[in-house]
Amino acid sequence: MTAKLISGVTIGKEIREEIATSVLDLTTEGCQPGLAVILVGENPASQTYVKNKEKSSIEVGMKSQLIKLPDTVSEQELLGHIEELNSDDSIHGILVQLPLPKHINEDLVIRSIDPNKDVDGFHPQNVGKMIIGQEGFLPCTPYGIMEMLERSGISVAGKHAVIIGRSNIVGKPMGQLLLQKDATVTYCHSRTKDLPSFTKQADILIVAIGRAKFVTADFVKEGAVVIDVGMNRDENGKLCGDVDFNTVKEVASAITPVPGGVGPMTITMLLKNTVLSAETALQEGRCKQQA
Ligand SMILES: Nc1nc2c(c(=O)[nH]1)N[C@@H](CN(C=O)c1ccc(C(=O)N[C@@H](CCC(=O)O)C(=O)O)cc1)CN2
Repeated sequence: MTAKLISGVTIGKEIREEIATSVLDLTTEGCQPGLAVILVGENPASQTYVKNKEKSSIEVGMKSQLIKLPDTVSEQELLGHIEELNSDDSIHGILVQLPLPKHINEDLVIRSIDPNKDVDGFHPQNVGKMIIGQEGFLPCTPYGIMEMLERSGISVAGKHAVIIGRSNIVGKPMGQLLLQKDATVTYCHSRTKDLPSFTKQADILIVAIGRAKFVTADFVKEGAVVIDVGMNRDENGKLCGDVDFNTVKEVASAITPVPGGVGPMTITMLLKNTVLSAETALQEGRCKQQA
């Protein structure tokens, strides 16, 4: 069997076209969506992601603001920038690129973002809403994966979804979103004993562990759907996922590639959240009118 490829580039493009239409409608109504991204330091991967976020937001017609700060910036100064963006009515989404330098308290920074502008969906208020199924911002990577599954015609209800990884931004929320769509969810992590005995039960396997090509064909049940959230460099410096794509594609029924899978969906859902935020701001009269 050779698996069907689930392309985040193709699905993302389709969603971005829908987003561009919404942005145009909002702009016509006097509320152009605005996204502000804060980048601290010179991490090359973060610089690439931020550049892509800026480019993508401009492409769909949004206002884009990038604040670049040195890695020596104080926590106080960073919080000052966030406070300013919180009260700027032309900005509907605020994102602080992670990871942050060690001297800055990441939790404090996330909590200082207005939950109504937290388009990353990391603020505890949005995390709580997600868990009880209330409307709020969903974290972009798991949200993007749910969209990929839905738009690929893969139903989740009644399926056994196994997640490898328990981070706050991918693994944990991924399980919640799958549970809400009636999947049976198993979490695996670095202390899980006999990992393949769990992963081989998965109808849907989500891999987010940060280890290059870790999941090989012998971890995967015939016909499973495999979603690779990893972003690593292989022995030749080439970008690769947590899944050994070439062997696993022979066993799975559908698989996401790296690059071109989950990554582009993360940015797409960020744009989607920014549109949702601007729509709410317009309804609530919190949008700055264009000149
Ligand atoms: N504030 C946030 N920080 C981080 C997040 C996040 O969602 N919010 N997630 C990751 C990084 N990330 C987004 O910020 C991200 C990672 C990868 C991609 C992506 O499109 N990858 C491409 C390959 C890019 C390359 O060539 O290097 C792909 O998979 O095709 C987008 C976003 C951590 N930080």
